[in-house]
Amino acid sequence: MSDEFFSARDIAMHFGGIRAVESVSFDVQRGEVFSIIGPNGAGKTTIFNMISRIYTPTAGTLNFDGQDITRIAPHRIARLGIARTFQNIELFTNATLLQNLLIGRHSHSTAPLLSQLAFLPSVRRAEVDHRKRAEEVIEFLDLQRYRDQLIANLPYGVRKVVELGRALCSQPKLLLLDEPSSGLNTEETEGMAFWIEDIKKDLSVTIIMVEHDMKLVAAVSDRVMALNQGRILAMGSSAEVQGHPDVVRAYIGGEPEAPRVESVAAA
Ligand SMILES: Nc1ncnc2c1ncn2[C@@H]1O[C@H](COP(=O)(O)OP(=O)(O)OP(=O)(O)O)[C@@H](O)[C@H]1O
Repeated sequence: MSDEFFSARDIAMHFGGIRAVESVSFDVQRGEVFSIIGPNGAGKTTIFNMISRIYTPTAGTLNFDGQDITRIAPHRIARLGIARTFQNIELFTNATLLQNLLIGRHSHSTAPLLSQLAFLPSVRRAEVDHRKRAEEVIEFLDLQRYRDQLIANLPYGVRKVVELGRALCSQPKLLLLDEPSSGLNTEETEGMAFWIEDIKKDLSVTIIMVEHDMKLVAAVSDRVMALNQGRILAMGSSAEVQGHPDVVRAYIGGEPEAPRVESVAAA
């Protein structure tokens, strides 16, 4: 079986005259962490929005796990095994952590509405499975002590981990992480690096990450793609990409050494 798990071929996204993404192609192998970096407005979020089918590409194709997903209905994305976190946390603040995970898990439910209403045995079984999965995720992410607390009462750093948990409850094969470090301090960002490593290694989930924090990118990424103005500037290891002259120029509009990274151990 080919290890080409996800591929984007010549994808483009135009909004009127704005060419947000133009002729971008990349492959993601099963089990890797693939990061997308670039200055503001580079087209990173637009690529995520195409993969999660919020946008339909103006041109090009997207393939996932042997299937063309370029034009499939957005609600089928979760069932195919793609989950996403958002830059600005999207949790129900007046519900508990557990309730948020159970809601997240429902995107996976395939039972027709009528049988859900009738609460048939098959649906009951699915409910039991949902709850079991949510409890496993809570344990995996070490969130037990917050299980029954309202999201509104949790620190921001914990909410970011819950957002990760909400995505994991749908048992994704591919996880899209949109700026997992945004709003986190240095220590919390290091914690996030460990969770990403654990998700990759222990759950065998493939990850595509959009991230500005180059320390986090360097710590967890197998490969990195740098974009600017909707086009690919460089692709390779984190060190190769951050040292690429075009990437340096795009970040600081001139010479030496941006984006700078100190090495962070995350394993
Ligand atoms: N729905 C839209 N309508 C019009 N223009 C858009 C739309 N979405 C994105 N754009 C434009 O596309 C370009 C790329 O935006 P995008 O949000 O993908 O960049 P980004 O790399 O994610 O930036 P940031 O790091 O600031 O989040 C920008 O010029 C943006 O203004």
